[in-house]
Amino acid sequence: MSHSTPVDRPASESPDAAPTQVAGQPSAHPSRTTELASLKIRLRAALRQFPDFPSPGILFEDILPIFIDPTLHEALIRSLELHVLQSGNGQKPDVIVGLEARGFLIGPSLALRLGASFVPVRKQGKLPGPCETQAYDKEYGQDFFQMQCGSIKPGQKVVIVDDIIATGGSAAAAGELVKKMGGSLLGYVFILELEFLKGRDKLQAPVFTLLAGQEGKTT
Ligand SMILES: O=P(O)(O)OC[C@H]1O[C@H](OP(=O)(O)OP(=O)(O)O)[C@H](O)[C@@H]1O
Ligand SMILES: Nc1ncnc2[nH]cnc12
Ligand SMILES: [Mg+2]
Repeated sequence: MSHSTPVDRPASESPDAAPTQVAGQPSAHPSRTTELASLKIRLRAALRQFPDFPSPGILFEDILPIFIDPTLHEALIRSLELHVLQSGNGQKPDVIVGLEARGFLIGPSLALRLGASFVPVRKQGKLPGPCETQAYDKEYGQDFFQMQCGSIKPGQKVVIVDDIIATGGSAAAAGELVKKMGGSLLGYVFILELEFLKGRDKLQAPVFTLLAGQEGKTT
């Protein structure tokens, strides 16, 4: 099949009726849990999959249709906001860190909702001034991430957001940069987790994902 043709997700890959509970976190407020569960069903239905993009063997998960529909876009940001509000033992983040590029689609809106700063992690060579740099591997390649020195103050509480966690390489590198800045990492938030790649095992802070996918895949 051409990589320009999206495929339907089988019903067996729709395990999202209940929120993913992170061990050690308090249980959710019941009405928020119900709201989150119904939002997740709508978000799941919007995702599209493209086989062999950007390279053979990769089943690409396209999150962009969410942003075409303003009601879904709103539902996404509300879902992430609800999660952050009901987790972290009552600690609200001072800073939301978003990863270039798709993390920029959600990070600033979430930061505004939470009354937090937004700070970008960018790919090497895009940020002016002194930067910290971290190399990383991802599902389909290698890259370098950077943050501007001083963009997080020592001790500030940070949540890292991105669209997808695959191998966890990108998120782990962002976590290293936050650590180099002296930030205190409360956790990670993703729309979708490719569980078969076990990316969360690379991360040193609690991980929340709205949706899980590609459970049957092994390579
Ligand atoms: O868990 P990993 O294996 O590190 O992969 C996940 C990352 O890969 C994609 O980013 P990518 O840099 O490919 O594209 P983007 O610039 O469109 O965000 C995705 O948006 C995540 O950031
Ligand atoms: N399978 C995938 N689909 C979309 N983005 C990704 N980033 C890493 N792996 C991905
Ligand atoms: Mg990305």
